[in-house]
Amino acid sequence: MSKDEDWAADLRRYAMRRPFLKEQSIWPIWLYRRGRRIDGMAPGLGRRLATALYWSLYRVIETASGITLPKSARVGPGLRIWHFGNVIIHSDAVIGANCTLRHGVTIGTREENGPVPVIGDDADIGAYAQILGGVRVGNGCRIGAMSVVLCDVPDGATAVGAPARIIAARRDAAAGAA
Ligand SMILES: CC(=O)SCCNC(=O)CCNC(=O)[C@H](O)C(C)(C)COP(=O)(O)OP(=O)(O)OC[C@H]1O[C@@H](n2cnc3c(N)ncnc32)[C@H](O)[C@@H]1OP(=O)(O)O
Ligand SMILES: N[C@@H](CO)C(=O)O
Repeated sequence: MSKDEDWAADLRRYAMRRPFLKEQSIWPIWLYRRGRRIDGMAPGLGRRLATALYWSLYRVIETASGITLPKSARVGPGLRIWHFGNVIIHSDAVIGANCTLRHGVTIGTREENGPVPVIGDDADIGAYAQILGGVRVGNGCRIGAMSVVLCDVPDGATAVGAPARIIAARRDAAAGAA
């Protein structure tokens, strides 16, 4: 198999020697990238065997890391997940390049079978933030710890609170009014 550039970018975000021994959050990211590549294989025995191995590892790694990252989600290169556990990413979620998640983050629906978030590039999402429904979190956004994001967050903005309010946009408006 050729080099996986997305995985290489993930590894760069971990920026340490032997990250597999130091941070279990890298295990589901590794499996996610492998799973995406398996889905791209030509149909046949090799793909069937690889898929069976993928699913065998999936529940083990999900349980050991506390991170649910299905291969059907779309995640750009350079994903970084800080710390352990309770990270749940919906199977239809979209996450851009170079995003940072922390423990406790949910990216999912507001109701069963509802729409799911689309997160842009370079998003920085604080611990236990919940991003729910068909919202768009723009490029370069920051989401505060424990926030519940139920609305779109414009590019570069910061959202905090439950439900989340946009504080960076408020500041821009205040600066313009001064
Ligand atoms: C082991 C570990 O360390 S794990 C690391 C865990 N850390 C995280 O997850 C970091 C997440 N970061 C945050 O939540 C930060 O507070 C940020 C990124 C939202 C801060 O953004 P800033 O633009 O610097 O905001 P600033 O600190 O100036 O606060 C602005 C307002 O937002 C409020 N605010 C900041 N963070 C939050 C939050 N998480 N939830 C609710 N309100 C918040 C502040 O109280 C302040 O309110 P006010 O204007 O009414 O006084
Ligand atoms: N550097 C870490 C703190 O442990 C983070 O950003 O979550």
